[in-house]
Amino acid sequence: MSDQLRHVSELFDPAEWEAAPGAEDYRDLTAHLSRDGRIARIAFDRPEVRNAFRPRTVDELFDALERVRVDPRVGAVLLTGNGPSAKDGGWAFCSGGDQRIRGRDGYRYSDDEAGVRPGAGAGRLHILEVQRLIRFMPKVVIALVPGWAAGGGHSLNVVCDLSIASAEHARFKQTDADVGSFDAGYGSAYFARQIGQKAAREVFFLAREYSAQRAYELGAVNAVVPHAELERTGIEWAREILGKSPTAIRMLKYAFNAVDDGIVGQQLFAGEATRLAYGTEEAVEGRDAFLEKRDPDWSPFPYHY
Ligand SMILES: CC(C)(COP(=O)(O)OP(=O)(O)OC[C@H]1O[C@@H](n2cnc3c(N)ncnc32)[C@H](O)[C@@H]1OP(=O)(O)O)[C@@H](O)C(=O)NCCC(=O)NCCSC(=O)c1cc(O)c2ccccc2c1O
Repeated sequence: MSDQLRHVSELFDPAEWEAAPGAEDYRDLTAHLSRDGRIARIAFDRPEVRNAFRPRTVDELFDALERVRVDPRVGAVLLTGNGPSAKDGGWAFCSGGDQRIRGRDGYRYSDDEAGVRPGAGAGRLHILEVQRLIRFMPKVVIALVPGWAAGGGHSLNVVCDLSIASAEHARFKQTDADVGSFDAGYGSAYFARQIGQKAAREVFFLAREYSAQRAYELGAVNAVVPHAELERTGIEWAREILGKSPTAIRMLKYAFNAVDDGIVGQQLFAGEATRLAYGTEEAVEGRDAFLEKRDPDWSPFPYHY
């Protein structure tokens, strides 16, 4: 049995998964594909620090998500946290940036890494790049929250398309203002779009802990399920989504995004509209006329209304 299958998480079912390509190089994550290659499971794997991320974690997460983004077989992604912590039995989705390595210019690579990775001498805030990757990926990303979602981990839950929380262990807390940080993009402004201005301001300004049930009532998660059923439920939801038209899902995700994402949102939606247009006889006529050095004949194509 490979390292990626031996011990992953108490909730992980090895019968469902095989190691994803590239996963053997990850230290801070595990990454798997379902045996039919249609679902990805990507999990933070630093349970002893409540799955806090350091720059290396973020690099690995970006790599794992990018591989999934360009894999035409994958239609749904489960993002979760492995656990529990061997230290104290605590569960976490993700507790945000690792505060031990936060510098004055962002989160710092270790000295060893800084010596060998290009550009790694500077502090990083590139979890924001991961947020955009999740947001712009033409596939559904489901957060499975088995424990704490705090700080930047809270924001990752916000940016995922759907969220399912463990009834027993999921806890939410937006600690940014406690530690002198602020995710002023999706983590807060989009969160307010999700759950409403008053509630979002309360979550940030008071930074109180709230339960899975309260998250459900606020609209910050879609479902609360028994802890033992969290991953099973995530797989069921993913399978249901895989039963839908990939084009419809992609267009819907970009339609939901567009209203909050400005011209980038419009660009993504419009790019997919262009792809659909390329499939028409009308667009084929435009291309062929150019290649054949003649005027296009648009006469067969009506002005639809
Ligand atoms: C998450 C908690 C509420 C859990 O509390 P609990 O009591 O269950 O557990 P402990 O506190 O005892 O934690 C166990 C163990 O883990 C260590 N740990 C937990 N979280 C972190 C962390 N984020 N960094 C480092 N270490 C962590 C903890 O020290 C314990 O270790 P021991 O050695 O003592 O056993 C609670 O842990 C908690 O509040 N954690 C901190 C949450 C937090 O403030 N996160 C950072 C927010 S800022 C952020 O994430 C962020 C990152 C970015 O990259 C950004 C980029 C751009 C804009 C904004 C960004 C941003 O806001």
